[in-house]
Amino acid sequence: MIEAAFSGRLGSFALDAAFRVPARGITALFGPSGCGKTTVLRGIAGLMRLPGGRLRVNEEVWQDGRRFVPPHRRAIGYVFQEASLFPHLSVQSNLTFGLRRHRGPAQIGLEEVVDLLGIAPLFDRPVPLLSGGERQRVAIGRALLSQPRLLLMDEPLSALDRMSKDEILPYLERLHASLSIPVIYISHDIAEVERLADTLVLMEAGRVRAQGPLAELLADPALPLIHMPEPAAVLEGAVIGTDPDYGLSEISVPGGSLVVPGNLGPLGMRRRVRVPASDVSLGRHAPADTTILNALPARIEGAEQTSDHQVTVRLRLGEDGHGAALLARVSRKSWDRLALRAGETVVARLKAVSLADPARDIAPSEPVPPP
Ligand SMILES: Nc1ncnc2c1ncn2[C@@H]1O[C@H](COP(=O)(O)OP(=O)(O)OP(=O)(O)O)[C@@H](O)[C@H]1O
Repeated sequence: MIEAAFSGRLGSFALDAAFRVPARGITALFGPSGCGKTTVLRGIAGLMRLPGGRLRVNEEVWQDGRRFVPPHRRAIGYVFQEASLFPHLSVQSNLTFGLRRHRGPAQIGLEEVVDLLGIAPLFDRPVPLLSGGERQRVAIGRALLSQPRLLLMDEPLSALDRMSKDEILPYLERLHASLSIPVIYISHDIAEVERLADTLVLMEAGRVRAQGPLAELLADPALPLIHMPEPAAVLEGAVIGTDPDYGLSEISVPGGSLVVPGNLGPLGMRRRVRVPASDVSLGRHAPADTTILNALPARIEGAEQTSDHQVTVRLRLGEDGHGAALLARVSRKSWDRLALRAGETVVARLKAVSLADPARDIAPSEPVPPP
């Protein structure tokens, strides 16, 4: 577990933020500009000593009423918005700089980092000639090679243009899938959070408004996420079948299974899919004749009117309504016409289901196990 609590004043800004998250996977600190995300991260790194601070990472107490472990004694890797590489050193020396500072057995080696982040082609490139995305990959590699027990990333993609972001996101997804180092990741881009995060800490004006599994918070009617212009549900499950003929795979998620484009094997592999609320329509019965591949029974949990003419319906997959959370954004007119109510079972028709983790796609040349 990572348990953090920081409170104090910075000029006119009052911080009083506490959260407890699993020490595995990616935890996103998400919230509007100025809500205190970077301040919390600096507190975790020990770069800022807030008097009322407490921090425990697994069994290690890094700060409490009596103790304050200085930043250089905390096994933390820090990746900033702009990669601060040494311009006079080669890419390789920048990478091994992290490794040299570590004493004791290494849990991750140069070869693995280079492989995970696709850095080999950059080895001989002078640092000033690297693109923004390439620099950031090297900076992440350097942070990993310092053998951190916790990786802190402060909007690592925000200084990059759309194309560089799209180039680097798959590498982050690979790290997520392959490494066991917990990551605390600041972002105010919900699309990034939906792709990467397992746990969400939602901040607002110096406080933690909510914390918990990403999929649950995305569909929580008390939180602002459901009212965003394009809300979506994120569902996770294991591949249970592939159909190479049609180029489809089946993923078992809590309360049902989804047919998703692509050969996503091997069987048992965990995958994440994103279902935008606007791509889900509702009916009382399963459609007889349709091109839609996914029509799943789901129980209505509730509905919020999100604009004059639109309703966002919260659903749980499965006849018993105990499955994964799903959102449907429907017109108020069709909502009224069907006269649906909370507690009723409907058929949710999913027009689009896309992988939220395309980086883990299996290359076409790899054998796909039989369905
Ligand atoms: N050392 C400081 N002295 C005074 N005020 C500070 C100090 N550091 C941060 N602040 C203020 O604290 C508030 C939170 O800043 P912080 O950088 O943590 O927000 P953030 O959520 O990371 O914002 P952004 O998403 O824009 O990076 C801001 O109002 C900022 O001006």
